[in-house]
Amino acid sequence: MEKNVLANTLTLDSVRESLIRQEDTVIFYLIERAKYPINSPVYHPSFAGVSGSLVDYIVKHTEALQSKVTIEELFQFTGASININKTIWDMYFNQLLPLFVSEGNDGNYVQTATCDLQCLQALSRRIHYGKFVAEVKFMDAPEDYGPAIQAQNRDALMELLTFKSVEEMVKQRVKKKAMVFGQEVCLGDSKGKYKVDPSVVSRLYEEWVMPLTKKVQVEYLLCRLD
Ligand SMILES: C=C(O[C@@H]1C=C(C(=O)O)C=C[C@H]1O)C(=O)O
Repeated sequence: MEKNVLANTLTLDSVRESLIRQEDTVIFYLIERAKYPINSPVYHPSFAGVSGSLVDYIVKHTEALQSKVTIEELFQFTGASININKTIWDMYFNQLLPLFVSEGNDGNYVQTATCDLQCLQALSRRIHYGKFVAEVKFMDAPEDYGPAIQAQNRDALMELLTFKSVEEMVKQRVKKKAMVFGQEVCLGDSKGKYKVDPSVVSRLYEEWVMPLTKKVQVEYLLCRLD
């Protein structure tokens, strides 16, 4: 199969390094979103002056503009287009958001929706990066992955691509990053107050980000030999 040039320069180490750097991006955007309370009018199905909710409107129009200058397809190695953005969207708004923003309404609706978009894009990019992870894992051991792909055996693929010790490190590192990046900085003693609860960040990774990244990996591998 024709390989994207990118695939030849990727290694498991370089892919993991990118995932580690992306943790910073995800956490900084969560911290930015936490600056505002929930601001529920942003999610109301009809917002004055726009069709649909404000967040739908901002996401749709910003992405339309961004897609004019980026070619996301560059990130795909096969014709299979794996896209779990619907799942990420539901997870973010229904489960994650209430865990790290305060109640209330401060009127900063456009800023709030913009922060949501940035969080969603950072999470989506991180999770869909599973395609790269899967490709390097396959290239490193086609003799292991090949039979499981031919048998379309999801469980076997999941087992092959899972590294529990790496997952444990990710969880601990993102918690530590949330503490370092999100601490209140003051000149006297710091009171250990965080802008985003570090345990919410490790839970985000444990319950959603890593399982979804692995789901993307499995879906990618299932059609790797098509
Ligand atoms: C991303 C990888 O694959 C799996 C998913 C992980 C993640 O999403 O962080 C971590 C370890 C693996 O179980 C990897 O091996 O680095």
